[in-house]
Amino acid sequence: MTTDGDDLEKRLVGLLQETGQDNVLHQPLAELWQTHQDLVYRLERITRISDAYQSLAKEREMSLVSRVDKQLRQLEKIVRISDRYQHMMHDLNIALQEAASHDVLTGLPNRRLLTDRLREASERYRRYGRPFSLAMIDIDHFKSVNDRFGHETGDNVIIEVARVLDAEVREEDTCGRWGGEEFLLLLPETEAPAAGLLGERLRQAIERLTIRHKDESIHITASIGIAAHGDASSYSETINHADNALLQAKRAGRNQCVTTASAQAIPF
Ligand SMILES: Nc1nc2c(ncn2[C@@H]2O[C@H](COP(=O)(O)OP(=O)(O)OP(=O)(O)O)[C@@H](O)[C@H]2O)c(=O)[nH]1
Repeated sequence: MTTDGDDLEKRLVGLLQETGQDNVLHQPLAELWQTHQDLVYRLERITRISDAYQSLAKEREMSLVSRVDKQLRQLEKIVRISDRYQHMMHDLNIALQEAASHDVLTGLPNRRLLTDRLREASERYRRYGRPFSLAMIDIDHFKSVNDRFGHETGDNVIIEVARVLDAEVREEDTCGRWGGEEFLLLLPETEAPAAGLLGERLRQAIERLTIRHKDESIHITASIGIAAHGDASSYSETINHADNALLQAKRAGRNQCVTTASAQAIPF
């Protein structure tokens, strides 16, 4: 209510007091005053309701914004977690693939990966006539290494032989652990004579190897069987041929390299 309004109210109250009940103006003035009071009361009520409504709406608007903000933050967090999770899954996948395809002791391709590569190589041979050879390498009298120096030293011997073989072959070749103390080399684009020369080089490298056990030096030798993949043969037949050549090398006294083509021990 304004100051003018206040004055008018005072004057009205004054007039009501001054005019007696018997005055003809008293009754209309009293009704007018009552009507005015009612109006003021209603106006104040409406104002209060409107104020309350406005602050409620503002509060709702505020909480809506903060709720959206909160949800956005949660979403960002979920995206971050999901990114991290995906990276972890990616790394885990690589680790799993590595574990499934590589030998734990030597880190070389295992039998499964070798078999995959063999299948690919024989497919390339069938389609495009690309040659390949296999070399089966077996450490001689390895049981006696284990028996004499212990299994741990036996493991070290396998690791060292793996290192030598892997270092000697080309990038395109696959040098893997076929099982136990036996290794298989897959040599793409290699015919039997070249594979025989490589086999002999590997035999000599293994012969030169020295493995330390306490104060002792361990020397070992290996026998090697080589076979070139031929027409109308499966890769498992070629493996059998390399195995037979290896058997011949063992029978001929070990520490030698035999190729199936000649089935002759290469003299050293
Ligand atoms: N330390 C160790 N020994 C192994 C591993 N895998 C296989 N061996 C052992 O290698 C030995 C192989 O023995 P054999 O098959 O008799 O062959 P070898 O003594 O090498 O005899 P030849 O092959 O005939 O010269 C066995 O005693 C196996 O227990 C391995 O991962 N670590």
